Amino acid sequence: MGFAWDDRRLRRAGLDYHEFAQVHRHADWASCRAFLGDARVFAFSTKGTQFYHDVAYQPGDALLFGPETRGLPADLLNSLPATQVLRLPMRPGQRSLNLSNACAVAVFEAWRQMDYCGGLRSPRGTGSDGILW
Ligand SMILES: C[S@@+](CC[C@H](N)C(=O)[O-])C[C@H]1O[C@@H](n2cnc3c(N)ncnc32)[C@H](O)[C@@H]1O
Repeated sequence: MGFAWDDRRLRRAGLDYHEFAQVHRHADWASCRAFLGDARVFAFSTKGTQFYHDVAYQPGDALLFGPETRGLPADLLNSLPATQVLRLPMRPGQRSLNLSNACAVAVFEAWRQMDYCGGLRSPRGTGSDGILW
């Protein structure tokens, strides 16, 4: 994960949102990949050659991010098709976003493409339950 995995720190990072997340911890990438089954894996890396917003995301896709200090290892990146190693645009001279910002940008793009499935409708929405499906 790239950060300390103890109850106190995990609780603080999740604040009031723990009940909405399912967290699975794997011993290594191989066991995580096996757990994901047939899911397409998109790795986010400054070394990616494809922009993240040019991908058509599908339900079940997995988005993979590297640790704050060193990013994802080269052997893992090389094991994926180049079309599944994605880059977020950066301004000239700036290396990378921090991990939480990179995750937020990527997840919101995938969610946007799914019409914010499961999210609240806009204030102009007319749904009776206020939920998009
Ligand atoms: C602080 S960055 C790691 C920086 C590391 N020195 C590198 O070059 O990959 C933490 C993680 O956020 C994601 N990330 C940050 N900026 C990114 C970008 N411009 N394109 C793709 N992924 C990015 C990647 O998953 C990265 O491993």
